[in-house]
Amino acid sequence: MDGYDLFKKLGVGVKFNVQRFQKDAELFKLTRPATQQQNQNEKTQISTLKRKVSQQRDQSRKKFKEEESEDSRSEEDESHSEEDFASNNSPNSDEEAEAELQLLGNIKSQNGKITHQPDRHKKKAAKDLSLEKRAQIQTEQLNYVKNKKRIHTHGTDIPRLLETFDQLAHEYNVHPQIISNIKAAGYDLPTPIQMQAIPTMLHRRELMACAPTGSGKTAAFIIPILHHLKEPRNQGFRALVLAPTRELAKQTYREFQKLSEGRGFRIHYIEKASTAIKKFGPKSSQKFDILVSTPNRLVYMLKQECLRLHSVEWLVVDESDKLFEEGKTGFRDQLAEIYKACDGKSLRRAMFSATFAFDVEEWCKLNLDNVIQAYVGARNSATETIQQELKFVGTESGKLFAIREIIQKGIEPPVLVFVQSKDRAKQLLKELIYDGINVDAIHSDRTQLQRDNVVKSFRAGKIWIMISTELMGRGIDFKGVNLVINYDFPNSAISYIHRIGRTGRAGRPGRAMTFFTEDDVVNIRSIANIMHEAGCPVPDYMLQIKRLSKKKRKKMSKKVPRRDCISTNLKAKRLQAAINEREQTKTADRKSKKRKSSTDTSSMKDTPYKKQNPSQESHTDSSSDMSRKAKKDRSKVRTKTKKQKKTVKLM
Ligand SMILES: Nc1ncnc2c1ncn2[C@@H]1O[C@H](COP(=O)(O)OP(=O)(O)OP(=O)(O)O)[C@@H](O)[C@H]1O
Repeated sequence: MDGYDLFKKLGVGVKFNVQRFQKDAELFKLTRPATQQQNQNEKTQISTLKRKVSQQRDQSRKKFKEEESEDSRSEEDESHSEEDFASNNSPNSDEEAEAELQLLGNIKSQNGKITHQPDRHKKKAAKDLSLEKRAQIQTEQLNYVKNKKRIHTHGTDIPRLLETFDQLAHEYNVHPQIISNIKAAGYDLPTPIQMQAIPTMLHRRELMACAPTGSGKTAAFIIPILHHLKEPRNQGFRALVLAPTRELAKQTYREFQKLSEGRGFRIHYIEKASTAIKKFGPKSSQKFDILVSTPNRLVYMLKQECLRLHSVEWLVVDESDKLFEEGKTGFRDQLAEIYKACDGKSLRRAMFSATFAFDVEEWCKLNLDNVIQAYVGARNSATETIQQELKFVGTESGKLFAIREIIQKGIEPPVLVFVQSKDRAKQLLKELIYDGINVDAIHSDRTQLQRDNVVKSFRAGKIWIMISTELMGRGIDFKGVNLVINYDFPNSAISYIHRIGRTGRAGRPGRAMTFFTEDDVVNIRSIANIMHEAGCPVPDYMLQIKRLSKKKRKKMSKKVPRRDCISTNLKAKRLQAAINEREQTKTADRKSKKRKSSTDTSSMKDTPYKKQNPSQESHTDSSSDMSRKAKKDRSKVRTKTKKQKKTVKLM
């Protein structure tokens, strides 16, 4: 029995004032265990403290033992070595350790002795400190989640992440019906973009968000909008969502309906401008809340002065990089008109897209109020759940052979096939329809009803293979698409990301195959890079191909390359060759005319009465004098295309 045990036995039944004799209480383990430790940092601090206290205790014990027994040398050595171990391994110096003890508010150092500190101020300071520490720990935890989910943000006062949908009720008082609709949709946990975008918009902050395809961006803006609108009102539209295609607008409209069920909001989608004029005109009852539309229809209605957007509180631009594009393919001018019309005081704006564009970012930084930028993953990258492949097919005719081979080996429908133009969609459909598979095509030449029916049948599994142009390239959510085939090589990396993003949605696995011919090799580098970054195997030579200049890439993204007709029929191929030849001559004509006019103007400037360059004259003559054979070919082509149109319509 050592002195320690003896002391314990002697002390049986004795009342001990723990508060007054704190130090002794600690020595004899009479104090309650350290306050509930909520985090790792506090634990480490307390363990340092304990180590220091145990050093003190060991020292006292040593002294006590020395007095009690002379045979305790070995024990002394042992405790000495323990002390050495403790002091050597302690991360802090003694002063630091004491300072820590002081900070923890229980003990204070006085002349090297540790004594009890009953001061109330010290307790408060300790409490404040622990709150501060807790906040710091929470921030660290959030940063950890952010890093793990690859969420990057820029801006000031960025709201905390939404880690569960239950937080919507506790922290934001979101209506229980909306939360139950979210659960009914099968959304158990927020996706990374929802984690950041939902709280940002719930705090009424303007936002620019970029996240991979199929990552739930639609619900990320719908949920906060539904919360802010609170209940239906007869004030006209209070939320406006813009999408580049009718199909996408309709899909967003359906998602709004799903998530707002039971809340009575009047949600609209402009199907036909003529009917919408009567419905939403200034003389109407204004009993509507949310509008989803394409920019063109909306601008048409604004020009007819039959729609008011003064009450709009939330303006969301989906596929923002597409809508910001200038020229024929984009909607920048239309967007400007719409912004002008949304002139309410409480207007807030949010931009969403899967791909990033510098000019959108610049615009947002300049025009949005204290904007928060939220990005998920690497910029302009493909969804990681998609297994991407490149397939060399040699020439155009090799593509038809390759797709037939894939089908024969067995496909798992639904399969989505992208081609570069509506003519090519028609040609491919004509080829595959006789192969005994359920196939159909969707493109801008088909009526809205036909387009809707094709999409419906594809969703229902009645169509196994859907051939499509870029029309279906963005935003469309076909849940179970197993395979995307890029029959025609996409004309930009952005187009590639969106096209293949029709598969592998909401965390599901998907597969994408891209055909390429010898002519496509020069443009392969950017796509090979995307594949490489996603961890898909790519031959080294593709990554080393010289990078095209930015100007060339931009030009390419707007130009559709000339390709041979999709046909096994030789006649049709010849016709296509004639078309190509005609187009080539036309372009040559146009270029020579341009050159001629520029030479004319420059020569006019220099010598006003100078004669025209004879070589140019002869060139113009020769180009205008086209061979009779070529003319014959052209007329043949025209009649053939008419026939083709008829057959497609019949189908
Ligand atoms: N929290 C969630 N949990 C599970 N699934 C979700 C969640 N949020 C959305 N989804 C589902 O994920 C799919 C993709 O969502 P959505 O269409 O909004 O993607 P997106 O990011 O807009 O894609 P894209 O860039 O192609 O337009 C949808 O089927 C949607 O129902």
